[in-house]
Amino acid sequence: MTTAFGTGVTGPDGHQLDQIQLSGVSARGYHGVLPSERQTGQEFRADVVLYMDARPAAAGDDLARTVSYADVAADVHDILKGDPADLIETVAERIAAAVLARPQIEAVDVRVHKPHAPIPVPFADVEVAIRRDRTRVPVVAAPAALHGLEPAADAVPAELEPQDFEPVARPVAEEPEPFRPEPYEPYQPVEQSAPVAQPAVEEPEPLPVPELIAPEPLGVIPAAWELQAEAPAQPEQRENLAKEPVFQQGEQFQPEEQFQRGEPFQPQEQFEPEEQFQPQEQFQQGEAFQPQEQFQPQEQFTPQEQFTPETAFEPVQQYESLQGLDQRPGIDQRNSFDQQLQQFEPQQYDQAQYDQPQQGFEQQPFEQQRRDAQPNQYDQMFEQQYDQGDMETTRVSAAVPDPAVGQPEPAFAQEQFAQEQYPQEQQYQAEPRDRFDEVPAGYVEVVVAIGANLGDPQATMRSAVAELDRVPGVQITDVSPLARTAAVGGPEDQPDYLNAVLLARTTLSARALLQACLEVENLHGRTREERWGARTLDVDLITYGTLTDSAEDIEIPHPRAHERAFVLEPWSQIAPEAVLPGLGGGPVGQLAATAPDRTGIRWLALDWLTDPEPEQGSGGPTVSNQPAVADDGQDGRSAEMPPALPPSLPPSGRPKASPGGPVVEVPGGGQPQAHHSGPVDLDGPPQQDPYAGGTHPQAYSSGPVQGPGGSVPIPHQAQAAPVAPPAGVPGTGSPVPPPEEALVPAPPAPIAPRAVRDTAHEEPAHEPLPPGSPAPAKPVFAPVNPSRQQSGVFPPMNGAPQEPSSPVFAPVGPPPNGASDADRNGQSNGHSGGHSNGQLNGLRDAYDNDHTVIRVPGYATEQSLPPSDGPIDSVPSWVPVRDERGRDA
Ligand SMILES: Nc1ncnc2c1ncn2[C@@H]1O[C@H](COP(=O)(O)OP(=O)(O)OP(=O)(O)O)[C@@H](O)[C@H]1O
Ligand SMILES: Nc1nc2c(c(=O)[nH]1)N=C(CO)CN2
Repeated sequence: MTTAFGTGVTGPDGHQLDQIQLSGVSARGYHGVLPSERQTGQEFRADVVLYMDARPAAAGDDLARTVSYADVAADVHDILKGDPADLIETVAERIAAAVLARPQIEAVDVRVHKPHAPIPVPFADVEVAIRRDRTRVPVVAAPAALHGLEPAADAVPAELEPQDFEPVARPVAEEPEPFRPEPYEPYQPVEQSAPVAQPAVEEPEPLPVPELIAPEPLGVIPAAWELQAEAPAQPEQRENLAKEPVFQQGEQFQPEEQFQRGEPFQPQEQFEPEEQFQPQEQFQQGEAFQPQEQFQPQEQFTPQEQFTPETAFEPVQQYESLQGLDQRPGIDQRNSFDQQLQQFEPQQYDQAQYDQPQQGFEQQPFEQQRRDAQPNQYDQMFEQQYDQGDMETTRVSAAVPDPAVGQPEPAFAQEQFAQEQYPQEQQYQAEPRDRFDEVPAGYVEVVVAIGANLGDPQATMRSAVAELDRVPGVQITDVSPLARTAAVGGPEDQPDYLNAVLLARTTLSARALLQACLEVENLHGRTREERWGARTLDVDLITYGTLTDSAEDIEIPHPRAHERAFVLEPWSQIAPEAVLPGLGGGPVGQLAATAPDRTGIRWLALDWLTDPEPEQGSGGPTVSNQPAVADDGQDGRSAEMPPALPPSLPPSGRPKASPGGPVVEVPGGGQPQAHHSGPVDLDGPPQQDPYAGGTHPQAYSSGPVQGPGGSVPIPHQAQAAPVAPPAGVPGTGSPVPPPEEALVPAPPAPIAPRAVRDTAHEEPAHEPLPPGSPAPAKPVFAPVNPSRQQSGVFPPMNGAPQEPSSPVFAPVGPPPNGASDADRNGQSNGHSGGHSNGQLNGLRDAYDNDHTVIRVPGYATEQSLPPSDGPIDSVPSWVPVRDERGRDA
């Protein structure tokens, strides 16, 4: 019998019972069979329908005669986030038990959703729905601590642990038949209904009763309904239950018994044990699955063959020609590489091509991966790395001062990098170790996430964008808005992160690309002391085409991308239709909207690449290759890293660089720099190339960003003198031009979006940075993803700023309970705050005044606030979080 969720239940008096419906209770839970699910957790949601007679309570207006839905919600929440279970069935059962512990409740429907279940195809949700009542009682115990009343007499005792479970025995006669299949009628040949006899050959043989002998070494495995007298099913038993037939050795097959037990109908014809069902033999002899024979890698995928002159891309020749180009003075080598790359027909990465198992790396069916339930190699690697107390840093290169905080930037070792990536003799002859080494025939679209919360995160990330784009064979095609996000995982009291996502295309193999990402991390002094610790720069490879695979050193897609709003939200801003492949994947917008850390996203800023170079403070920049050290007793940040963002605060401690308040200098012809939703032209030649005459061999610069206002340079970090690349970082030794010289000095145009001006001059209460602090960068904040906005908010301006035609988001209100930001963080951020603007909450500071900050569509406060007719508020859209780290409080 199937029961539709929420459909009526008849009460003892024959009438339909009343209902209390509770839906969408959610929590981060750790249920699941995969180690990563147990470790990282994910969102679970539950809906509950309580069936009861509401009249007694209503008659007396008496809460005691009903149940408090708040108590039920608390129970559900506790169960969702409580003891991990393998199955959401178990979670649902626990909820049912908790509800039925209340004697007023006659029946309950429970639905448990696991919207980010590790399912390797796009999907919207997975759920289980159960109905339990006083006769069909739950089969697991309710948790010990309930928020409601005393357990009902016939409920499973709350003190039972799940492992003590014995399904509640009830006489079979009392139990409604769960499944009554039609009596099996063997096929009757036509002659029974037709007078004309059919030829004998067409008559079916009488079906013998098969004598199924359980294959060795199966033991006796009780069916679920037999468990009441048995010990609880242990995990391995459950696994066997799922995998193997439930036959006792030597037992004769009794189809009738099966039907009585409600087993799925198994027609006799299916069982021809001698011929068709010999699982042991099949698996032992490997006849059914012999990938070595079936797949001939030379035919399936032969890199050498793919790179024929007819194909779009000829890497070796390409490289040679680049070598020549490289020697010509005045030619931007990286640009020439990528310019030529653009001529090639895109050859999208095709997962299907790789889904053919190839010699050397066997395909493991997803189900088998699940059953193995081994921590994946990536997780194991982490555990190995971080479980060691005296863990060495895993940097492959020597420490490099972080140019983002003012140290000389090492020359990016382009040539040597290219040689390492493209050794001419070996690149295409070497047998790839696995598919991560496969070099694509054309470019593959990839997604890269960057983040930082030490040093000067914004400047570092700007550098990183340019550096990644400079990697031969990598071309950045779009850059997301910059998100300020609460740190997820790792030590408490980390500074907030800045995060962004880059879309790129590459002709590198996945492994080579990841290596390049790690090199860029290393250029910025990345160290690894503890898992998810604060870092100067993190560069993660999120996707590589549609590749889904893992190896010891690499996993694609990034195994935690699907649950990270700090990746998904910026990504969805520039690619709203994007779909994350792989386990737990799906449409990034949807994933972002339900990601557990979504409330940790404070705001998004648009022009973070294009705003002027941060000035360096008189005290000079600081370098920190160490994680934040709580030397001030406040937020765990070293006093010498003022640009790092304190945890859970709106940007603070960043005085206006311009005394004019929110006037934003926008290079590139005076256009306001709305988010460049189109491709980022990081390759194109500067408009005025100071090295055009060949005076500088590496005048590639970080290139301009093509924005609505024209080319805007991505500033590079200033440096006083070229330095040799660090050991382990490939380099040419060539001097790197002073980046500011390589950039087009665009006339600054004082532009401030109307919305900024409306609010920014009001009580710019903030305290100046301590003497010697570097001046902050001044990102221009503008609407997130123009496609999501109502039009006209930040139109291009010629001359006078235009009024926004319509509001985008309502002002952000004060936090609940009047709690100040500092209150919530248990610290003071060193500014007095305090604004008289009624919309504001006293948390604005200079940063706020400088930037228009928008809220993230779909996040908490937007949903709870009505649209406003006013301009965009300049208050950051940080929102109260369940706790400050994006986790459930
Ligand atoms: N897709 C990937 N992106 C980035 N690193 C990866 C990827 N797959 C494997 N790795 C490896 O993971 C290792 C650990 O990476 P890192 O220390 O940056 O982790 P993290 O950023 O702190 O945590 P997380 O992986 O959860 O983002 C790196 O050495 C890298 O080689
Ligand atoms: N907000 C935020 N939290 C994180 C981040 C990050 O980039 N942003 N990266 C991590 C490890 O990659 C761990 N936690």
